[in-house]
Amino acid sequence: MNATTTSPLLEVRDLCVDYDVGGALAWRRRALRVVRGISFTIAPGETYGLVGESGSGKSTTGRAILRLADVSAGTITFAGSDIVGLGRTAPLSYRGAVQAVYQDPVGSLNPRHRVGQAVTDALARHGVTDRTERRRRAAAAFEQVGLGTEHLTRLPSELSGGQLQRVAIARALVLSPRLVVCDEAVSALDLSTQAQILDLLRDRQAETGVSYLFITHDLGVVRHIAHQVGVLRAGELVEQGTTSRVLDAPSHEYTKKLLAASLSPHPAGRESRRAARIAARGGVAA
Ligand SMILES: Nc1ncnc2c1ncn2[C@@H]1O[C@H](COP(=O)(O)OP(=O)(O)OP(=O)(O)O)[C@@H](O)[C@H]1O
Repeated sequence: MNATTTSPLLEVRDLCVDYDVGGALAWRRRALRVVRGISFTIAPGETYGLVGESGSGKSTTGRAILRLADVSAGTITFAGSDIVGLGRTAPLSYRGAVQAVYQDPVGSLNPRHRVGQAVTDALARHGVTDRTERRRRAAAAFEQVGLGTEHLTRLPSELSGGQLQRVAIARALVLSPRLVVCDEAVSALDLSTQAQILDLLRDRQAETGVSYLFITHDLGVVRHIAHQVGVLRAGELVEQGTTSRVLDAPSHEYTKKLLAASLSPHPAGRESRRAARIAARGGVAA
């Protein structure tokens, strides 16, 4: 995918987002700028990975694009149209075209509703009035994310974390979005389930041309899925470019630091090596 030859689907220019902090007392309140003039584009069918450590402003950027956070300065253009001027009451067409998948699918599912209803409700909200049609499209969406239709009538508590994330993806994709903001969408999953979900997202992209803004702190995930990567530090994009360029030949010190941290032994890795040492000693912890 060559972003230079295609008009961008999403164009973010000099975006700034402030939060009001300081509580209820007027004299304590002030604006805290957490996104500081960032610019990037996402082409149709492309995945842009937004990485950075905790608190760097990744989710806030996603929320601004989803029109869930107010934009303090800068522009966001989607398919050639300004969306900042829409305020937080973006029209239904925009809310259908730009979907989100979050880290915790359980939080967005009603524990008392069958999971298929999450998908049929999304279709109903977006104007699909015919019940049979909603059911047909929900079943097709489940199949597209690798869930048999028997799962439609399950409760959230009857599904695994990976299956629940597939439901969340089905709910997002059933509306045929042009962009999906995936905010730490695989972070809560074990490694093999992560790989399956990433493959699923890539397959759906190859088939439909959907774009992803993939927000993650995990550089391994970004390498697997993103065409372009932007590195956020304290609300500023310090480096961006193709995934191979940024990850294999980083130019900014902060990117090098992130890469070094991602290569250092993971605490879980240290734990499993410790368990192996204990097992080798006959199962007695030192
Ligand atoms: N509603 C809010 N009000 C005030 N400050 C906020 C609000 N939401 C986030 N922040 C602050 O904005 C900064 C950026 O937060 P954000 O969640 O965008 O970062 P992030 O990079 O996504 O972090 P993480 O990876 O931990 O989710 C942080 O300092 C955070 O404390």
